[in-house]
Amino acid sequence: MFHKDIFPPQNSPILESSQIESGVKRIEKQSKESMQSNNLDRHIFYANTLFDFSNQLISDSDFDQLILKARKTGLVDAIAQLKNGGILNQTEHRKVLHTALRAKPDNRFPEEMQQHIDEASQVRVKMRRFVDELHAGHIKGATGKTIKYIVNIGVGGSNLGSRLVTQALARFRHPSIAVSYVANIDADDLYQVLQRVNPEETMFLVTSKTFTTFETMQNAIAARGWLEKQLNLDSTIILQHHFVGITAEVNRAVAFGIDPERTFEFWDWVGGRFSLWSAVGLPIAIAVGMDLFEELLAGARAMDEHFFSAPLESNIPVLMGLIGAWNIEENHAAGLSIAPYCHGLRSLPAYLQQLEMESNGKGIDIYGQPTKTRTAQVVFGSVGSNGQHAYFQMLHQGTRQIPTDFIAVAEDLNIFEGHQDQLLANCFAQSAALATGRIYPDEPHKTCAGGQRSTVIVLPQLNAFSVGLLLAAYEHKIFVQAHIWEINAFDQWGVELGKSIAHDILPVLQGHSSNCEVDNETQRLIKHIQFIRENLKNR
Ligand SMILES: O=P(O)(O)OC[C@H]1O[C@](O)(CO)[C@@H](O)[C@@H]1O
Repeated sequence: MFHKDIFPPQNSPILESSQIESGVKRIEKQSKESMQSNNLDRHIFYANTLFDFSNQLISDSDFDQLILKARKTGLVDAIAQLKNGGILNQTEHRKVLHTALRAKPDNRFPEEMQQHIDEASQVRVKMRRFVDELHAGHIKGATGKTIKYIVNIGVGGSNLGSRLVTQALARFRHPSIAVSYVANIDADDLYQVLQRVNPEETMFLVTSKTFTTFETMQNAIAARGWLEKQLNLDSTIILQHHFVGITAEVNRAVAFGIDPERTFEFWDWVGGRFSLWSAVGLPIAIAVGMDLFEELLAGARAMDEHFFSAPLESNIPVLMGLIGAWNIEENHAAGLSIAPYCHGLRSLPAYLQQLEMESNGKGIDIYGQPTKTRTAQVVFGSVGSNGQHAYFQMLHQGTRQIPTDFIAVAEDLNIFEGHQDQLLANCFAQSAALATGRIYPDEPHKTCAGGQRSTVIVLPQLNAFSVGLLLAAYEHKIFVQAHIWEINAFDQWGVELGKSIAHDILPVLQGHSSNCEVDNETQRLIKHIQFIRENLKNR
């Protein structure tokens, strides 16, 4: 249990008097820090997007140290390796090439990389044809009716990115196609979506890199069964007319019964949580058109170009990564709050949760040793200003350092007057209040210590380009942090253990097996379910 030994918890629930004193000191220190660091202008303006790190309250000397340290770790070479598609996923012996998905085919890359760029662009040609046909009303269901409803079935990276972008670009939506998402194995998710669609006019996109993920396969089978029943047709016809596969395992999709012409491929060199730029983005393209999907890629590409070429000191993802790691290592950040002050970006916290925590939630380094420092933190958050009325109190007066990323949009998107200015005023006010705080000498309960760090990102508009740029910045931030922590950001072995235990438990719950080899606590939970079900049956 090296984590426990190396990282003792900072705050005990029961406060001793010495701890209360240290709490007072902490508030004093935080206030002093926030005063001293006030007016530290540290911002980068790139592609009309502002990344303002001033409220990270980082002194010049700390900043210089971070850059020096990053240079010493060979970050510049690591970035070049990412650019050229090195085998950075060591445990799975895979190249990491999500940037190839948005690189221009005419860019000059090493030959192997160029091949992948070409493969990706060919799939985009197929996507465009499909999207255009769908928009023109030429794609029909088994009964001859035009497809109008698209339901993406997929989970994790096969859901979060495309769902987020579809929401963000909602105002550019094609008028006659509705795109919905189903992820959860809880059938309620699928059921609620099915309430809103007409079976004859519905097409399911089964999005799964592996085409084995149990949530997705179970939902796909349920959707197929629902259509069979609703349309009174057999599964072969249903699958041919109403199903599309998006996967790195085309053979599995075809074996499931999906028409090979209706399968869209991506590859093992695309990590699930980095895949929205591939065919996984098909629901986005269907929702807003292929031209805007290409714009999304252009935004990400602009960030790639910046990341690959800007000096470390003024490199946006590098600073996001280094400052974030500094907060974790030196400032004992207990979490990272994501606060998009923009309804269209309401799913950004969930998306970044997977991106950061599944990538860098690791305690073993690439040499098989325990990491030398803490790694990823808890990522959470909610759309602003809602979050102000939920968890922000703790940021202002709690006992933990929890930095926040504020994301705002300059353009007034609101159809009702006055809303956008309120939104921006609140966003900027929160960042300022967290940084500077306010001391009430006679009313300590009102005192906000300040010294809570934040970054403010301002997009010029909520459009495909700026969303692409933003998400790529976070992807590269993750890469920077993984590099300095010496961890593999591109595998997720931890997720496997729970899956395999669930696999053992399932037959017992289904009544196909009388027991399974699990610990006593879990046995008790299984028995509890059996007991309750038995009782309900006998009522
Ligand atoms: O696309 P797939 O293979 O269905 O996987 C879905 C998700 O499951 C995970 O493998 C593990 O949760 C994610 O990395 C991935 O995005």
